[in-house]
Amino acid sequence: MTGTPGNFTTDPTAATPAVEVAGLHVVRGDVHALRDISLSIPLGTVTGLLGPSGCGKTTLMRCMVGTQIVESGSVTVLGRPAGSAALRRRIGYVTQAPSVYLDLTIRDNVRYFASLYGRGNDVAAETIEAVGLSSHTHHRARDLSGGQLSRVSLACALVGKPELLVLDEPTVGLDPVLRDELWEHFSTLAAAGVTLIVSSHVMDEADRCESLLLLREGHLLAHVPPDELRTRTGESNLEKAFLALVRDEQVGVEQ
Ligand SMILES: Nc1ncnc2c1ncn2[C@@H]1O[C@H](COP(=O)(O)OP(=O)(O)OP(=O)(O)O)[C@@H](O)[C@H]1O
Repeated sequence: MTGTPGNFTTDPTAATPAVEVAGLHVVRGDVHALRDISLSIPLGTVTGLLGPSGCGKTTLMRCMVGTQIVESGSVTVLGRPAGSAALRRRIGYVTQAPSVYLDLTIRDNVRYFASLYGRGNDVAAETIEAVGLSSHTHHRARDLSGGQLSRVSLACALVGKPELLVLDEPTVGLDPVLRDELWEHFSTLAAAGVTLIVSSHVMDEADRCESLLLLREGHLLAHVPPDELRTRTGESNLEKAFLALVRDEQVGVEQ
C-alpha cells in the first residue's frame, strides 16, 4: 500500500471500492471546507477520519452520504453517485447529534428503524445487545444519558445491516470498556464485509483502523495505515506522528 493522499492502492483484483472521491471541493459559507480531495476506500475495511476540530471531517462524511452540496469533483459510493436513491438502504449514517425519537423506548426506536429496513424484532434485539443496552430496552430515550443516547442512534443505523456505515464520533462520552466493545463490534462487521468510516478526535482509536484519513484545514494530508504513519514520521505515538506530519507539511509549503 502506498501512503500518498488519494493513492491508497489495494489489490488490483478487488471489487469496486466502497467509496471513491475525485477532485472534491466543498465550500461552506465563506470557508473552503474541503480542497481537492481524492481517495479510494476498499470494501470491508475500517477507515478512521481524523484531524482537528473544523478540519472537514463531518463535511467529507456528508459528501459520502449525499447530504452535502459540492462545488466540484465527484463522490462515488458502492459504485453509484453519492446521494442516489438506490443507496439509501445500503448506507447507515450516525451524526454527532443523536437522531432518535425521545418519547419512544429504546426497543421501540430500534424496532421502528428495523421495520423500515424490513428487519424483524429479533434483529432489533440483537442490535440492542451489540451496543450494550439490553438491560435498558424499556427506558424512554429522553431518560437516557448522552452516551446511551448515542448508542441508541448507532443501533438504529446498524439494525438495517447497511453495507457502508458512516459514523461521526460514535464513541464520544463512552467509557473505555464500552468504547473497546464498540470497536470490537466494528471489526466484526468489517470482517463480515461491511465498510466503516469512523471519525474521531481520539488518536488511540486510530490504531483500531486499517487506514487513516488525516485531514487538516480541508486538505487530505495522508491516507495511510497507522503503522505507515509511524514509519513515515519516525514517531511511535500516533498523536505525535500526526503532529510531525503537519509540521512536515508546513515546512513543505514554506519552502
Ligand atoms: N453550516 C455551515 N455553514 C458555514 N460553515 C460551516 C458550516 N458547517 C461547517 N462549516 C465550516 O466548515 C468547516 C468544516 O467543518 P466540519 O464540521 O466538516 O469540521 P469537523 O472536522 O467535522 O469538525 P468537528 O471535529 O469540530 O466536528 C469548518 O471551518 C466549519 O466552520
